[in-house]
Amino acid sequence: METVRLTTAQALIKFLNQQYVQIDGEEFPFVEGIFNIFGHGNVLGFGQALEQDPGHLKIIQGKNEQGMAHAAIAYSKQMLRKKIYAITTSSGPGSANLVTAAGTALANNIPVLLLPADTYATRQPDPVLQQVEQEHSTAITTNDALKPLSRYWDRITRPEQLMSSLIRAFEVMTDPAKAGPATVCISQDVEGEAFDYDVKFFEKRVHYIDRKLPTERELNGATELIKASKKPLIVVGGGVKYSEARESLMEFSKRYNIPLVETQAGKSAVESSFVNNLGGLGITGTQAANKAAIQADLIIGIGTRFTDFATSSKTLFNFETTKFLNINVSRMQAYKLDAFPVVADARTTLEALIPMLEGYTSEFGDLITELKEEWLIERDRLSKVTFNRENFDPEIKNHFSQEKLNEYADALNTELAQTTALLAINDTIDPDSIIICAAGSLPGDLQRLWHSEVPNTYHLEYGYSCMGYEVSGTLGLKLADPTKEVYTIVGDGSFLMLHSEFITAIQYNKKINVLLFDNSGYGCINNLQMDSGNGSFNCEFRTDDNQIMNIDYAKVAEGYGAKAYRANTVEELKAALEDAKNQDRSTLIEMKVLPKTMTDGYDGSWWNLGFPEVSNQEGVQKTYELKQQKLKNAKQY
Ligand SMILES: Cc1ncc(C[n+]2csc(CCOP(=O)(O)OP(=O)(O)O)c2C)c(N)n1
Ligand SMILES: O=C1C[C@@H](O)[C@H](O)[C@@H](O)C1=O
Ligand SMILES: [Mg+2]
Repeated sequence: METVRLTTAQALIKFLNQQYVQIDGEEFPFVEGIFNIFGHGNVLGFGQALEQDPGHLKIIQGKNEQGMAHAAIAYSKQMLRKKIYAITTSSGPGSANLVTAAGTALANNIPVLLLPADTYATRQPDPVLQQVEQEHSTAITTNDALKPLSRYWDRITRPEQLMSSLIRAFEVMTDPAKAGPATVCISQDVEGEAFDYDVKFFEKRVHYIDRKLPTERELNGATELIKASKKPLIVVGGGVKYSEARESLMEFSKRYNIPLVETQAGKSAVESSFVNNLGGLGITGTQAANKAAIQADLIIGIGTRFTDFATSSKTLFNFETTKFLNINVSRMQAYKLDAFPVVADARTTLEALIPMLEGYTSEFGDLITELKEEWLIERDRLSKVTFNRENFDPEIKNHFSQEKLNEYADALNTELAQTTALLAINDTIDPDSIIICAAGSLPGDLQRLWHSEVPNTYHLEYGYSCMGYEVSGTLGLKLADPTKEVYTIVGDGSFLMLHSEFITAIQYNKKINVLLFDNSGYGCINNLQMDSGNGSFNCEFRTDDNQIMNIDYAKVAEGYGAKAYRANTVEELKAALEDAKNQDRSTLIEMKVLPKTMTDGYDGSWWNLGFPEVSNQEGVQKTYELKQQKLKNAKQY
């Protein structure tokens, strides 16, 4: 057997360079690069291996392990899971910082390779700096915290274990039904230990991402269900994007007059202006989509996980009569809601179904166009919301008095409404720009209001809805599509939570644009608590003496080296957006927006939450009673 003597870290880097994927006949390297923050746990093993021979891997120095992993996740999601970045971290706190990011990748089914350093395999120097000790087991390390959040997890304590471990990791990451984070922890002493590796291990390896075909039985069952339905409705999930099923979906929808509605992950699979696209569904859905859902007698879920946000906590549909047909590569997802499951690739299934439905047409008739037109009027209204100091009626009603809204207008020196600002942005930035968001009130506004006219330009992480993904993820977008303008749409709370990779973007001259909506508080949570009958408790950003905080984020961005703007009117905002397009460096536009000016829920929007059963507040009791009412018609599982 021909062998080559390498350290474990050198072998790993050599292997990463040889992994390819083949999709629809096209072949390319799977691992684009590696993010790193070096500490004593990885600088010697990984650091040496990367310095000696990185191969084609791009090497990016991150600023926060969670942040750089979020950048890698956004990269992979934007690349439709066809390419990844790996992440190397030190042990202890460096790897603990990956926990949140692993959860984000897992919830969203995004492949990413996490390579945290681990404790010494020999245990000779134990306990080392940053090693935690448990009395009942010496085998537990910080990295065990990543187990429940990884789709594949392994610990390497001997150099030769690397071979079988990496093959498993890549098999998992390149399987459309299982794709998610693979975590391979490597003992820090083992990173530098040598082994005579079989050269075959380093030969070019192609992972074939094949399209799983539906069976005849599945196609016949699906055809029967659709033909028996008067008002079928398509729920477009993220799987539609990953399957690149846009054209077949539009053909299917148009030919049989079946409306489609979008989940956060599915939005921009098909452009918003498509005649049958009724927009976002569920808790943060449009009036049009939710009205269609209430009437539908068959829900065709394509590549969707049917989260609570899509189904309004399983209250949106008429579960007594409505049937479900799920097309999904994952059996687990296809089984949901007692659906007829078609466990197959979305595009292939739609292509097969189109000819089988010849002669069919839904009974939606002109209703689709009518619903769409009605919604566009509402959207237009929301683009023109203007504040006044006497009798302003915000979207989120009966929370803050006029006096309190005036206090915000004075403290933040603004009269700008969130929906007005958001739609001005939608009108001004180039349609092929990519936007990203994850948490707060903005995901709801975006799902309802944002018009995406170029496919795959709307990037929402709403599986984990992890604050801090927004700015970090924007760097991932720029790495995925360097020719496009990329914009993060982020609340002040999320910006404060984590924006370390803003500096990485500036450092590597990857231009990103941060659009910061500052309402001085955790706005959506404040809405939630007040909607549920509570007071405004600890969600506004106020000082000890009750003053609304006014933070100069533009100055912070300037300090980092970004071009910064302050825009508190639509005119200032549009001017800043135009100027930002002409900049070579990263930008931040700070907008002070009034609280309570985000969108509210429409028909069919209800969220099952932990409303208290006992309370001395009348409003709280009412929301609990409403929950009992709602659950009477909800599907129980
Ligand atoms: C890491 C993380 N921690 C906590 C939450 C819960 N959470 C969701 S939205 C939110 C507040 C967001 O505030 P901001 O970004 O200012 O947006 P706004 O709602 O004000 O528009 C919080 C705390 C979360 N989603 N992610
Ligand atoms: O708790 C939450 C409430 C949602 O409105 C928000 O978008 C999300 O980020 C969240 O975590
Ligand atoms: Mg806020």
